[in-house]
Amino acid sequence: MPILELDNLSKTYGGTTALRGLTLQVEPGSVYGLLGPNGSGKTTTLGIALGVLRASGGTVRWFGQPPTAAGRRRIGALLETPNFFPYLSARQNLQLAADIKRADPRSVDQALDTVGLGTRQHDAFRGFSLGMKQRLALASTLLGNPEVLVLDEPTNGLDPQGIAEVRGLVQRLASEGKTIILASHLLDEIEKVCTHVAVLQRGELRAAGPVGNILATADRVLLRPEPQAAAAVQQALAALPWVSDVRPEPDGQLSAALAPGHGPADLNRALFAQNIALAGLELRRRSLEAQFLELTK
Ligand SMILES: Nc1ncnc2c1ncn2[C@@H]1O[C@H](COP(=O)(O)OP(=O)(O)OP(=O)(O)O)[C@@H](O)[C@H]1O
Repeated sequence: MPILELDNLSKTYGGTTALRGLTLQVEPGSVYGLLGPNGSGKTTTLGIALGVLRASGGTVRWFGQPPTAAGRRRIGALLETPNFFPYLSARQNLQLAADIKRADPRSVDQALDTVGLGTRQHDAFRGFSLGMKQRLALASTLLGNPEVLVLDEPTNGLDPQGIAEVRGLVQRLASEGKTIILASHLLDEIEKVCTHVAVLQRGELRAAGPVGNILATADRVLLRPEPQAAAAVQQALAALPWVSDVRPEPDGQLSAALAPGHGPADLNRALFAQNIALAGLELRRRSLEAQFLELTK
């Protein structure tokens, strides 16, 4: 049974149509990404799913039935940054949040441990880095040990270190069996943490399915042949069935597409087997970005 089913959801705000007939299902254990540029309707979708916004049409089902208060307690959500008290400690802030949610107070310890703030639990919130603040926000979604997490742009505004922390945490929670629904405008983020993706554009679903099916395109590699070997390299590439679309690049370099399942190491080996040593070989994933742009054009 799907965790979440959205059927033909629509939403208009006055004259603005934010969602048009959105249908999707989230299966248990998946990390489901809603991917789309700003304004594509991701926050609206999550808001309707969580019952904080009213749909103009369509239905929401959680755990196989229309939304109920009991079902809602099985979901932890982070739609906007919670207001933590700056002078209270991480632990005190979570205890307050647990009180408000009527979550089991024992889940505070577990949440602190899970997000890696156990050793900093008595420090005041105001001294925390942005990454730690966001991890505390994630901890608050874990109160009551929900089986589903709904996160809107969980890495927004973080520095690279904070982004890595939060992504690592999402992956760990998923590996522990939680179903995670996550909105992001970052292709790279969806690719790194999600198993499934729905691509939204101007409130419409453009594509949905396993990340590998939707976003996987041939990787491109950039090769630098030694000048005297340029022709031999071209010839060798032409003979490899899993190499296509060979193009000249500046400075005597070449780029080529590799079929799925083949990487730069395979290419290196294949050329070396023909006595060709490259002066340079680099993976380029521009094609993925291009595919996303194509989907949302
Ligand atoms: N309260 C509102 N009143 C009027 N229009 C709104 C409101 N909330 C959202 N919209 C409009 O609905 C559309 C979808 O917005 P939404 O916030 O769901 O997109 P999003 O993909 O989450 O983008 P972002 O990442 O920028 O929040 C946009 O055109 C937005 O301007």
